[in-house]
Amino acid sequence: MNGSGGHSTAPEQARLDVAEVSRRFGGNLALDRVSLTLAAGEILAVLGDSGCGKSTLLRLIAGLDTPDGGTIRIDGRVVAGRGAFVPPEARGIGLMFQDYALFPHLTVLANVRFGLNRLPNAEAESVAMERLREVGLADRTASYPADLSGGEAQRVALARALAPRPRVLLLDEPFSNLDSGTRERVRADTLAVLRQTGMSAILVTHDAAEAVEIADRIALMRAGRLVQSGTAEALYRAPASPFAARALGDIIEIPGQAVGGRIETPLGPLAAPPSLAAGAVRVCLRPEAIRLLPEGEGVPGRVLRRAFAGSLARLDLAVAGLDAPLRLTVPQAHDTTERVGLAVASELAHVFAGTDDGH
Ligand SMILES: Nc1ncnc2c1ncn2[C@@H]1O[C@H](COP(=O)(O)OP(=O)(O)OP(=O)(O)O)[C@@H](O)[C@H]1O
Repeated sequence: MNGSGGHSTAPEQARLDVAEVSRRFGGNLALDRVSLTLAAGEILAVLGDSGCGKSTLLRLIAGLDTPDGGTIRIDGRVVAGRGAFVPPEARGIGLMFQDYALFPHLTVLANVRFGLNRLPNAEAESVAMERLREVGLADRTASYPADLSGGEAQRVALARALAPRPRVLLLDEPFSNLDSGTRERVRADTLAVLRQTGMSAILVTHDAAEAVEIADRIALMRAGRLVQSGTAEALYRAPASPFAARALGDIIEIPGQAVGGRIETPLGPLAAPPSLAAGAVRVCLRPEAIRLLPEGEGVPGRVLRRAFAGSLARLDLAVAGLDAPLRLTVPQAHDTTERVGLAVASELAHVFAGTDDGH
C-alpha cells in the first residue's frame, strides 16, 4: 500500500532535478534529503503545512541559499552541490512571491521591463508588451501598482516573472493575499498562462485544493521531508501514510487488528494486504468506501444527528467500538431511519501497520 516514489523523470532528462537535498539551521533540519524532479512544461505543487520547509526548498532552487547536502540540477547542469554554485541570476529561474513585490514608483510596463535589462531598450519594451498581452493587461501599461486590483497586480507580477522566459518558474503561495472570490479566477488565469507558455513551474502551497487544481503532480512535505509525490489521483487512491491520506481529502480513521489474513475493525472484517504482519493497524477510509444499508444488514449504526448541508445531509452515527461518532455525507433525499447498517468496501480501505502517523 505504498505510494509512488519521488522521481517521475530520469534526472538527466529533467528540467529540474533536486537530489537528496538537505538544509540545516542550527539544530533544526529544515530539509532532510529531499528529492524531486520537474519535467519540461510540468507544474508541480509542493504541498505542506507552515514550517515544513517549502520556502527553504524554493530558496535553494533559486540560489538564494546554499544546501548543506545533495545536488540541484537545471537541464542537467549542477547549479548547487558537489562544490558547484551557480548564482541566482545565471540559473534561469523566475520567482513570484505572495506579496508580488511590484515597484510602486514604476508603471506596469516598467515593472515588467525590469527583468529585461540585458535586452536593448526597444526589444525589452516589445517583450514586456507581449508578456502583458499574455496575461490580458495590455491596456494597463501606463497604470501604477496602486491603481491595480489584487488580481491585476498578481498578473503583472506573473508577467514580470515570465518576462525573461525562465527555465523554471517558482511560485511561493502566489494566491494567498487574494480574497476567496478573486483567488479562484486568478488561479485559473495563471494556470492558463503557464500552460499557454509551456512553463515548467513549482508552486508552493499549504492548500490541498489549490495543489489538486493547478498541478500535474504534487510533492507532499512534512517536517522537512518529502512524504510522497505523484498525481493528485495517485495520492488520493494510494496514500503512503495516514498523514498523506488526510492531506488529500476527507478521511475516516478507524482502529483495526490484523489477524490471520484479515483485519478486525468496528465496521466489520476487511481483507488484509498480504505483507501485513499481525498486530494493531490503522485503517483510513475515504467516505465513499462506506455504504449505508438498511437496518439489520452489515454492522449496526445509530443515527445521532442529521444535519442539513444543501443537496447533502451529514449524518453522525454511533457505532460500537468507535470512540467518536462516524460522520458520513449522504444525498439529502436519502431517507434514514434511526438505525442503519454499514458496510466497508475492502478494496477502498488503506491499511497502515502500527498506530502512529508514519511519514
Ligand atoms: N533563515 C533561517 N534561519 C533559521 N531557521 C530558518 C530559516 N529559514 C527557515 N528556517 C526554519 O526552517 C523551517 C522551514 O521553514 P520554511 O520557511 O521553509 O517553511 P515553510 O513550509 O515555507 O513555511 P511557511 O508556509 O510558513 O512559509 C522552519 O522551522 C523555519 O523556522
